[in-house]
Amino acid sequence: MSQASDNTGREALVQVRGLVNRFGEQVVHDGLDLDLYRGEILGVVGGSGTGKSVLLRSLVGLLQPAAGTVHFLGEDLYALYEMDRARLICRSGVLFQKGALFSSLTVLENIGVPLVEHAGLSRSQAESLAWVKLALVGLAPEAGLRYPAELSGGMVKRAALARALALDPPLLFLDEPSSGLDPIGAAAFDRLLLTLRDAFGFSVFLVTHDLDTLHAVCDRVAVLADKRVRVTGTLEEVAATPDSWVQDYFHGPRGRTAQQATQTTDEVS
Ligand SMILES: Nc1ncnc2c1ncn2[C@@H]1O[C@H](COP(=O)(O)OP(=O)(O)OP(=O)(O)O)[C@@H](O)[C@H]1O
Repeated sequence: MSQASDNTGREALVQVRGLVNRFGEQVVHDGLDLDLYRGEILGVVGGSGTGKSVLLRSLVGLLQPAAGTVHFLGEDLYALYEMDRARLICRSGVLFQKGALFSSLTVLENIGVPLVEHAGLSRSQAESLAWVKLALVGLAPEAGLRYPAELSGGMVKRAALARALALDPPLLFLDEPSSGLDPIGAAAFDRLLLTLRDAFGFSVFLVTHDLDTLHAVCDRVAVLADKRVRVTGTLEEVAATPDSWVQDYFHGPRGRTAQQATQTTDEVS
């Protein structure tokens, strides 16, 4: 099935309509609409508890919504049989907040898991390919032989990114990839993400609190509030929205610092 296009001709690889998510009495999303277009990096922001991670879980088949639809690469995700859904989701890579690497496996073995389980490669084929992915995310060969507990926070994120990219997915879902990293490590991760997106052209759904990341890598921003996506657009369009949360977020002291940092980088480059 083909993907949906909007009236500007952009192709939505993920299209969410009327999404409702609830836990018992608590309604987290109520009629949420969102598109993720081919090749873009979409930054998803919102106050704590507005449902950014829950949304990500709904998009990658881990949380069946109470109502609404998620079209994923042209397929109605939750109308599929579980096995077909799992097969479709394999065409995306997910990086969870803490990396979610298997602690008993080395980095190389971790990267090889999707290659063995979903692409049917032998262990030695998976290992050969895992070396390539390791280099792609800027990790030294010796890091491949280490266990997750022996890595720094930045290395864990890179290893998890390598695993998420193992099957060359057209879609990548990242939940706060720079959380827990120092500003230099976070900026390096941002640059890596941008370089890889430019090289491979995948689309990214990026949950973040990090204003520097928004300025550095995102083509569009979606703001979650009141159980929906309240506003989407380029950073400039969203920042100009006369909404009190948006104004505080983008034009408060941290927002101004991030903006100045981007302007300085642009002037230098
Ligand atoms: N499995 C669950 N069971 C019950 N409630 C849940 C579950 N998962 C999430 N929630 C609730 O859903 C709401 C949204 O959570 P979510 O983690 O998506 O927020 P968030 O926007 O990602 O927050 P933060 O920015 O702090 O990470 C919260 O109130 C949370 O307690």
